[in-house]
Amino acid sequence: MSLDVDIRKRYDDFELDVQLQAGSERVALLGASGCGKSLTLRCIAGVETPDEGRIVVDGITFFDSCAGVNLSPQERACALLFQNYQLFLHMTAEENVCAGMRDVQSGWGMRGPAHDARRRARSFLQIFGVAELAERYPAQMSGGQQQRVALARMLAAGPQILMFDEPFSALDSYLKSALEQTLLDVFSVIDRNVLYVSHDIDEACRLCDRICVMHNGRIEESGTAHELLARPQTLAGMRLTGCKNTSRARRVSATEVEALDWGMTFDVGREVPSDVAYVGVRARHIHRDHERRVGERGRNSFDVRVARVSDSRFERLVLLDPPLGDARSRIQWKVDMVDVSRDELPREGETLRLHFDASKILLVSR
Ligand SMILES: Nc1ncnc2c1ncn2[C@@H]1O[C@H](COP(=O)(O)OP(=O)(O)OP(=O)(O)O)[C@@H](O)[C@H]1O
Repeated sequence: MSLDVDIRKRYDDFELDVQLQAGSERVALLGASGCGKSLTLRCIAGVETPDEGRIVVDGITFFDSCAGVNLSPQERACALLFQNYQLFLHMTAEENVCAGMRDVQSGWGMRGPAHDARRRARSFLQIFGVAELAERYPAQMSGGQQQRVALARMLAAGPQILMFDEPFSALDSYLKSALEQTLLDVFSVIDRNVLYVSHDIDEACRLCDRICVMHNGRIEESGTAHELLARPQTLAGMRLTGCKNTSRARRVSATEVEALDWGMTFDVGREVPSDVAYVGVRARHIHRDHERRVGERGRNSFDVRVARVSDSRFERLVLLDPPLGDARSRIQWKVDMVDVSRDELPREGETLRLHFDASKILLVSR
C-alpha cells in the first residue's frame, strides 16, 4: 500500500500546498476548520483538480499535471465518506451497497451476478450490524444506521484508498464510539491506505497510526500521537494536540524563557533555542505548590488568582489570571474532583501558589 501526494491549488484567499507520503499505515489529517483537510481529500478523490502536482496511489497515477494525467473520480480506486451519509434516497440499504459495487471499474472490486452481489451486500451490511435493515430506505433509518450502510457501501466498492471526512461528527458519543470500534475491527483485517480527517486529537489517536498536523493549507508536522504530544514542533501542533495554554515567548538566558503574554519566566532546565517563538503548558503539568505559601518565591512557582471555575462530571476547569495579560491570556488548569472534598477545590477569587512543571514546558520556534 502506498500513497504519494504532492499538490498545489490556489484560490483567491487560500492556497493548498500538500506533500504527503504514506505506506501501510492509517494517517490522520488533523487541523482546525478551513485549513484544507477536506480539499486534500477531494483532490485525491478527483472531485477537485489541483493546479499542479502528482497523486499516485499504489503505483497508479491518479493525477500528474506534467504528464497530463487526470483520472476521473470513477476511474480512481478510492472511496470518500463524509458525515452526511450520501446514500441514494430511492434505493434500499442493500441496493445502495450493490450500487457501490457497480460503480467499480473492472480490475478491482467485487463483481458478479446480481444474486452474488446481493449476497455480498448483505455480508457487508452484517459487518456493520445493519443486515436486518437491508430492505429499508434511508428515510426509514436513523443517522447512525445510515452511516453504517454508507460504511458498508464504501467497503463493498473495494477501493485501494479509504478516505473519511469527519464521518462520525454528527453522531452522539455512544454511537460514535461503537462505530469507531467497528472501523478498527475492519481496519485490522483489510490492508488499505486510510486517510482520516479530524479536528479531534483523541479520535485521531484512536484510529490512526500517524498524525499530520495541517495549518493554512500545509502539513506542518507529522508523527505518532506520542511524538506529537511529547514534542510538537509548531504552535498549531501544540494547540491541536490539546495544549490549551500557549504564549508568545522570548529567550531570557540559556535555560530561561519568558512567556510574554503571561509575564512569567520559566527555568526549563534545558537549552532554550535562540529562535523560540512560543511556549506551551499543558493543563496537567500545573500543580499546587505545597512547599510554599502564597507570596513565597520559588523556581517555576507563581501566585495566580482564580478568575473562574466551571465543573464537568469529574473535573473542575479553573481559569487563572497570570501576573500579566487580560482575559484572553488566562491559563487553563484542570483539577480532578473525584475523591477530593469540595473544600479543597480552588474557588473563584482566591490566590493560589502554583508550580509549573517546567521540564514539560513546550518550546517551538513557529
Ligand atoms: N471551491 C472553492 N473556492 C474557493 N475557496 C475554496 C473552495 N473550496 C475550498 N476553499 C477554501 O479552501 C479552504 C480549505 O477548505 P477545506 O474545506 O479543505 O477546509 P477544512 O480544513 O476541511 O475545514 P472544515 O474542518 O471546516 O471542514 C477554505 O478556506 C475554503 O474556503
